[in-house]
Amino acid sequence: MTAQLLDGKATAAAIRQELAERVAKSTAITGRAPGLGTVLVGDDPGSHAYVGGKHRDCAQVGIASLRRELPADASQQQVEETIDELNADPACTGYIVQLPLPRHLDASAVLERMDPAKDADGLHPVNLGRLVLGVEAPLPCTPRGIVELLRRHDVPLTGARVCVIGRGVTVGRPIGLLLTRRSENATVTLCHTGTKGLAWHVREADIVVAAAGSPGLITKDMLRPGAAVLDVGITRTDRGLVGDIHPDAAQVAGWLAPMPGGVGPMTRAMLLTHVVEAAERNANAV
Ligand SMILES: Nc1nc2c(c(=O)[nH]1)N[C@@H](CN(C=O)c1ccc(C(=O)N[C@@H](CCC(=O)O)C(=O)O)cc1)CN2
Repeated sequence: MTAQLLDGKATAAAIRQELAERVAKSTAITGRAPGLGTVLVGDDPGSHAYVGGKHRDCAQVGIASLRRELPADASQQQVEETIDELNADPACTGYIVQLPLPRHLDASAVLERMDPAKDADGLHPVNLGRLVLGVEAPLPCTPRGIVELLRRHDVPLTGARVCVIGRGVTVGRPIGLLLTRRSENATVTLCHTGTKGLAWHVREADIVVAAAGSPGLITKDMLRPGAAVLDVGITRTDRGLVGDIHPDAAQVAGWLAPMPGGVGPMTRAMLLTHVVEAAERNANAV
């Protein structure tokens, strides 16, 4: 079997086209283009690359960019002042704080200081709480991108057994909440480094989401033939970027979202979607 491609790059490009039309409409109503703010602290090359990509996407769809960069030794107060400034800026429709923050900063306090209505990443505790309650709110971008990618490729979700590997707050924990909503109706097993018999859990699954950051962790012998397999792990090595899914998995999987080109571009497309949705809410209030 050769897996069908879950093509995040092409799907994200299609979403950007749809968003460009929606941006033109909301801009005509409000008289102002939506604006995405980014707060980037320090000089991690990966974070700089991700933030640069987000602003390139913005330019493509007509969203204005508000970039805030602080040095690696920025104080908690400096970061929080930047948050206060973006909360108050009417040109900023939504914004994100690029993670991870340098270790001396209290990331939870920074996220909590954001205006939940401007939280384009769905990572504010109020918005995560709304996800738990099933109330509408911006969702974390990677989990939403995964659901959108599966939907747009007609991968069945209802009744599917999903194995998620990784319990981080941006992917592992929220994806379980998202996929078990009535609208998706999947059954999710959340695995992590303390899970006994990982291979057994993975083999039970119709859909495998690997977000552990452990290169080549999931091999073909662990997979149920025909499973949909999504690689969310990114590890920088001297061989370049390596995902959590071993390349041999493509021989057994029914669908494969590779890294690069699978979930990553969808994460970016969902961020833009959140900004456009916030702009449309503003336009409706005019
Ligand atoms: N505030 C946030 N911080 C972080 C998030 C997040 O969603 N919000 N997620 C990651 C980083 N990230 C976005 O910020 C991100 C990571 C990877 C990609 C991506 O497109 N990856 C490419 C491969 C990488 C490359 O080519 O350099 C792909 O998969 O094709 C997009 C966004 C942690 N921080």
